[in-house]
Amino acid sequence: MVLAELGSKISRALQQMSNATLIDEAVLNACLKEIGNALMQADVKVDLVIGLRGNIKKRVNMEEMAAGLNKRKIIEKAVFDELCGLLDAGTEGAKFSLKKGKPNVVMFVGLQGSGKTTTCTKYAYHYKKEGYKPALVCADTFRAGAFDQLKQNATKAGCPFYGSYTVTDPATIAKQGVDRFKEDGRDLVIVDTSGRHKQEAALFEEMREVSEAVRPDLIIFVMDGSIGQAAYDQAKAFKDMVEVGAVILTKLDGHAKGGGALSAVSATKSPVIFIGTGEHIDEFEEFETKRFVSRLLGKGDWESFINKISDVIPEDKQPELLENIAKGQFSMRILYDQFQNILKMGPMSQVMSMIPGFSNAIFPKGHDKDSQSKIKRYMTIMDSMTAKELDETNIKELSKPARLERLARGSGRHKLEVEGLLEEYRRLSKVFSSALKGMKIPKNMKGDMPVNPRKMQEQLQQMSKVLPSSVLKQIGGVNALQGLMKTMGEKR
Ligand SMILES: Nc1nc2c(ncn2[C@@H]2O[C@H](COP(=O)(O)OP(=O)(O)OP(=O)(O)O)[C@@H](O)[C@H]2O)c(=O)[nH]1
Repeated sequence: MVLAELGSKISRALQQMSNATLIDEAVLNACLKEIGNALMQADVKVDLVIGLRGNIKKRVNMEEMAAGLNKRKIIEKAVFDELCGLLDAGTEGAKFSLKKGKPNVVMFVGLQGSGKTTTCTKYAYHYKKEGYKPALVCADTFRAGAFDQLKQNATKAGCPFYGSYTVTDPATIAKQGVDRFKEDGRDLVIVDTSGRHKQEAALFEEMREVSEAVRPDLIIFVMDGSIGQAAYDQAKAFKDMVEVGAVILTKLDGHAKGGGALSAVSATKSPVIFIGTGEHIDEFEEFETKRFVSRLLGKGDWESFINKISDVIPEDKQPELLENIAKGQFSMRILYDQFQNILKMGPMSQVMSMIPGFSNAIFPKGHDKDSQSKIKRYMTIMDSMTAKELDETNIKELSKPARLERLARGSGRHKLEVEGLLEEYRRLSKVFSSALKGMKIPKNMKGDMPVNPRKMQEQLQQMSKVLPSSVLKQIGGVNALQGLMKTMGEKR
């Protein structure tokens, strides 16, 4: 069962429980049984599922629960927390964080084909964007072509690389590479090691030797997220052999089963720090348990939208931004920032499910690459706009034929495409302004957003009018939209 399906099954079980007139022991048991089945179908290890059910039952003691308490909320919260617990299970100590300006050495380990080399590059690229100076070392002398692959990837990420076609000892190459880049003042040296088809003594011995040679600050275990039940044993074998400090799960794209890998995390007692969601260099997401579970349960839409804004806009500017949108001042620049953020976040159809209002026309399901290129083309057109045009909230001037022509020429795109962008802008401007119209944005976004039920009802009606029906359906209808708006209110 793919992750999205797992999420909707759990949500459905919770919904069915909520629909019951009286929530008693039997209703809770039925709900937990369904959740357990869904987790097992997604390949989560059976004893973890049993543990999770037991913990929820311990927390939700029906007999002792005072009448009048909102049982539904308490159960939902327990399920949410336990799912988070499953992913955080046994994580030891504090998460390692890179130290700017110091030579951080990070070594990658994992089985062949797990996506190690691809992930090294994604990791380098991610930190390069954060201002680090990464470099890549290929210590894989086992697979012919490994160095060429790393070279190609490193070039894509714009990072220097080190490797050899002749030296056969991986520990020697690793040490040479790390020393060289340390001398060069690189502050993030990433060592890619070789994999084997299965866990075998030679692989582990080699890993240990490389580790002793370069003395890494962090060892990251890369695991193919779609491998199912075998994940637990694989993770444990690696953890027993080297000091794994963090995990990256790859191939958690839309179609991956994922449950096995997620439960395997408990075997490593190390936090998942990123997940890979595609082959492309920026199909890589920082992993945050609560956010992941929220999204899994379909609660992420509005929250992620607000979080997305947080990603691109400095914290002190956020209330101002929301206030401007609420006043109908949705500028081209805001749209540009949103596009940029979407591109950072990975496959379009996944992101699409998080953001209210983006149309299917721009993100058709199953055409992620096309959608990405379309957004990039739109951004190229926006790059030809003046600063004034980007900050303008009225696009009358931009829509004039002469200006359309000029933008098309300036960006090397067809006039029809410029028109398409303006059309998308108009529609989104309407959606966002309507969603936030009249909403009081607190000066301090971390504070609670006051929720006025009548105001919310009005906003809800406006929203459901402007949202394309397909988007509304995807969110789960008007009721779900109401829930999401509440969550958004509670969240902030
Ligand atoms: N769909 C998808 N494919 C991925 C992801 N990460 C890696 N891949 C693909 O998985 C395949 C194997 O990736 P590599 O990076 O070569 O794997 P490796 O672990 O370095 O393999 P060895 O060097 O042989 O040990 C490649 O085709 C990658 O493009 C991901 O997150 N999603």
